[in-house]
Amino acid sequence: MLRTMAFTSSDVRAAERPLLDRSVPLMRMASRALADVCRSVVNARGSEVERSSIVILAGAGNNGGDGLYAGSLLARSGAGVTVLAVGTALHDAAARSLMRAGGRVLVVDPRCRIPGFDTGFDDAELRLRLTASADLLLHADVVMDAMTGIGSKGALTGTASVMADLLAEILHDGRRCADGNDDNDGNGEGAHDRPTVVAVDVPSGLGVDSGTVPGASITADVTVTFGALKPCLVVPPVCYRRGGLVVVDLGLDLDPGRAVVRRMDASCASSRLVVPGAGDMKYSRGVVGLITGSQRYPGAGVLSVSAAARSGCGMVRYLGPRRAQDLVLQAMPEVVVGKGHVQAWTVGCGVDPDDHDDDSPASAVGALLRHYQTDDGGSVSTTGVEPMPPVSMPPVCVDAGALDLLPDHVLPQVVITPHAGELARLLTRMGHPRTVDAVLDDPWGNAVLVHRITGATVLLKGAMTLVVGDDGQGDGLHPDGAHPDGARTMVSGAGPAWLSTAGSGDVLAGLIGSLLAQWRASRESADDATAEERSSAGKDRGCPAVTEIAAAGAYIHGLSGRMASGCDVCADAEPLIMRVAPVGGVTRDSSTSSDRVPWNRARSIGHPIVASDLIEQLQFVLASLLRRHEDDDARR
Ligand SMILES: NC(=O)C1=CN([C@@H]2O[C@H](COP(=O)(O)OP(=O)(O)OC[C@H]3O[C@@H](n4cnc5c(N)ncnc54)[C@H](OP(=O)(O)O)[C@@H]3O)[C@@H](O)[C@H]2O)[C@@H](O)CC1
Ligand SMILES: Nc1ncnc2c1ncn2[C@@H]1O[C@H](COP(=O)(O)OP(=O)(O)O)[C@@H](O)[C@H]1O
Ligand SMILES: [K+]
Repeated sequence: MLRTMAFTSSDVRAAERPLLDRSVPLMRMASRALADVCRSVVNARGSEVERSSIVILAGAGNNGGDGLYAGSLLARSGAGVTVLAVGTALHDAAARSLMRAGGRVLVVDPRCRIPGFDTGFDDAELRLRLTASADLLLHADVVMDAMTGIGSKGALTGTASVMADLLAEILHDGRRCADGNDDNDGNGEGAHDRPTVVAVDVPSGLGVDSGTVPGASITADVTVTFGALKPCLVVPPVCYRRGGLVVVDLGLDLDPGRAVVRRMDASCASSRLVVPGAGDMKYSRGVVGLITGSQRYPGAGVLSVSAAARSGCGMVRYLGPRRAQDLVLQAMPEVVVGKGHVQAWTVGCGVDPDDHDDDSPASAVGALLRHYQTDDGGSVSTTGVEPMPPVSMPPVCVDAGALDLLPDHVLPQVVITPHAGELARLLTRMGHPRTVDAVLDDPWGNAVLVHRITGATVLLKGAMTLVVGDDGQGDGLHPDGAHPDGARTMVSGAGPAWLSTAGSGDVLAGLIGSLLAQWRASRESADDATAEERSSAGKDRGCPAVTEIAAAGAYIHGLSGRMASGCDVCADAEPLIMRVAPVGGVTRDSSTSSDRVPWNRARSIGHPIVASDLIEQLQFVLASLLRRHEDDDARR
């Protein structure tokens, strides 16, 4: 749970309460883990704690308290520790502990009231102190950001905001430019010509529960979060600013049903794969139908079909235009061209929505999607098409050109796969005008909005891909209450930036269609699936499996990108779990090797790829996930 589930600030606070009532020293425990990470960061920089310089940006709340207690432990280990007090006070007991250990305090906020320190200084003095702060930040090994945590309200204000901007400038320019000297370590890397930023609980200045960036904020190299993941650490755009993740297990008793966001991981993705048995045949393994490609973009047909065929289904049926058919058959002679029964669809890749000819792919897609149209209450609309019970409709992955043909309200087994530009266009068409930048500023909020107004399962592509779908159990609310009747949000950030290459989305759409067909076929043929179970799998509300399968598709796609490019830099690496007892030492999860710890900067940047390379890798990625399946089965 600590690795995959994110909880709102209020749920984390509520879970802390009983422990605090029992006098469990949560802040001391948190700060021990934090100090341990800082020591490792210093060592990873090739330095020693005794010779290191640690600067702590400390606010007036408990987040500042965590930083101060950690600073106190580091000062006792011999580090030079300076606290820049950026708020109206400092956590009293923690500040005294720090000073007893030999740490120094520089008050930077003129409003700050700390016994024994100058306050209320004038602008000239403030400028001097800011210059001194800049110098300290510039030459620090580690900057600990302890300005605001889960008590953060809106955009950073006052000195905290000034400090965030100052640090951003220093990180951007590096020590070399700021000093005019070349501090490069001579090995050609220059990796340590700037401090390593360790965020305490969450990077300051960010929307903790929304994942948005309202103003000046901190960008961290490592975030050490306490008790549980918070939404901002896993949803974009904030997740791009938190660096490597460490989750400190404080023993909080959190209800998994209240997780607002879940990270897709290997274990969950592998559990969504279907393994054929002796009684299976091609039809029972899942047949996916594709209406993709066009006279103008036949390649999208080839890519989507090849990806579908390589993703484990029993058969692929192709219904694209003539020119694309020939190319598809050349690339994949296994494909069957023409109509027939399918258990899932992929439509839209390379389809021109404005091609209104009767036999055009757009016309076929439009006619198909009308079968999924519902009224707002979830009943299938019968206007102009033959009525079909919702449960009998196979899932459909709606990509690219087909997004323009999406009815206003559809069944939840409709998975739409827009990128930010397509989502903005869709929202604008539906009467909620958005620019692409507005979507990129709040991808989660906008994905939830599209899910709410269309009823579709929404997969919003990006470095961190978001999937918002109906949960059917009322868990997993977006914290702004935009979807009070229950939505599930999953994220997957397994792929490197090399993945953003033309045709990559076509591969994803084909892959998702294939996974959906296999799931649907397995539900149809499962001996133990009662009629009731079967109907609940496709009920007008409640398709948690569809959400998970779409997210598993994004995860598999991401891993294929990683394998094809040889790059392991991606938006979402596995967090490191640290366990800390009320008394005693800090332990790290034994499964994490030292080259995978989040503060290790050695990463392989890999090389460019084309979308076809992803298809070649699919079988190897699926093989590794299926091995995991086998291992999990053996454990059960
Ligand atoms: N509970 C526990 O047992 C445990 C809690 N733990 C830790 O406590 C943290 C929560 O502490 P918290 O509740 O004191 O809030 P916190 O994040 O320090 O923020 C409040 C301060 O920030 C300031 N501030 C706010 N917004 C601002 C803005 N926009 N711009 C500028 N300033 C702003 C605000 O100023 P004020 O509004 O009062 O002027 C106030 O000074 C949590 O994240 C974790 O680290 C761990 O030790 C584990 C055990
Ligand atoms: N910076 C990035 N890092 C990792 N993956 C990315 C990044 N940007 C985009 N992607 C992924 O690349 C794919 C691009 O899809 P899409 O834009 O639909 O391409 P196309 O339309 O050319 O097929 C998506 O799966 C998306 O999640
Ligand atoms: K912080």
